[in-house]
Amino acid sequence: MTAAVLGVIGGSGVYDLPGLEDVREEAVSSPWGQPSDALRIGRIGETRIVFLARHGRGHRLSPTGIDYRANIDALKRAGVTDIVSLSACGSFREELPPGLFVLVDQFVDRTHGRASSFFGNGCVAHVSMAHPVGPRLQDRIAAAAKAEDIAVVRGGTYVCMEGPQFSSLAESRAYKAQGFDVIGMTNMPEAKLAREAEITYATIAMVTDFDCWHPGHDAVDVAAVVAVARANADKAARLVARLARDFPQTREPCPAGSHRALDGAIMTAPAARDPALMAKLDAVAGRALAG
Ligand SMILES: CSC[C@H]1O[C@H](OP(=O)(O)O)[C@H](O)[C@@H]1O
Ligand SMILES: Nc1ncnc2[nH]cnc12
Repeated sequence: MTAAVLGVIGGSGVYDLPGLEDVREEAVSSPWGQPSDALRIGRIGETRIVFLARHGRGHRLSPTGIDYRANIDALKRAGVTDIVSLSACGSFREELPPGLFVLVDQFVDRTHGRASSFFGNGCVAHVSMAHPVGPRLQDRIAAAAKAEDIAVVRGGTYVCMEGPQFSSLAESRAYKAQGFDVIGMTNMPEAKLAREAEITYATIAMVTDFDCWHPGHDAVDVAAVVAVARANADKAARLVARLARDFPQTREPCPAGSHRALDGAIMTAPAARDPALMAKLDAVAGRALAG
């Protein structure tokens, strides 16, 4: 049985996790690069928590400049089994106004040029991304929200744009017409890499704005995002604290298969594998490669 460790990735406006106890900081080094910040390792109740500020403290890193592979690898090395991503986002729906939390279950990747896989020449793998969010983890987040009387909407599609500029009006209208629900700049390739690392992933998409499509609202700007993110911070911390207090001590199997995502996914024959890449995969693919 694997001990459950809850990872929390804090996005814009979330650079710390109030309520985290017995905290120690660890600057985990990764063969993939530089994680966004030192990990803050502690507990809430009996649950072990590892917090990482996605953009680093002081918001040093742009969505493009974040080393997502280093972040996921560092969390894996710290024993994280489940990740909750706290992410600011714009909304394409009237009924998803600023202040609301959306538990998205799908992602569309419109990023380009970001390193989006741990695998490649020398060790090829294809994991399923059909269901990128762990349904049981999402159930637990929804239950925690209910217990804390925090309104959430379950289900939705998060389109991840490259940024850092916000969308043009034409882009915003096109995303809305395509049926996407919310937009951000960070959850891809983060969710893909979590899946490759066999970490269960779920996002709490915190709506901060109506992007720029809404005739009754100003186009999004940083001041608007920060104001709503600040107002949301306490709610987000309460939600995570409740989730943590009610979290199981051992890892639950994920109905989407994230706990064994690499089973059958690695194509490259053992004799054809690149030893240098295999060494870098020691943490994220350790279970599958040992088996
Ligand atoms: C500050 S507005 C744009 C910025 O906010 C979101 O960040 P995160 O997902 O880390 O909360 C969005 O994706 C952009 O990176
Ligand atoms: N409208 C928006 N577009 C992209 N990323 C965002 N993060 C918060 N609001 C956003």
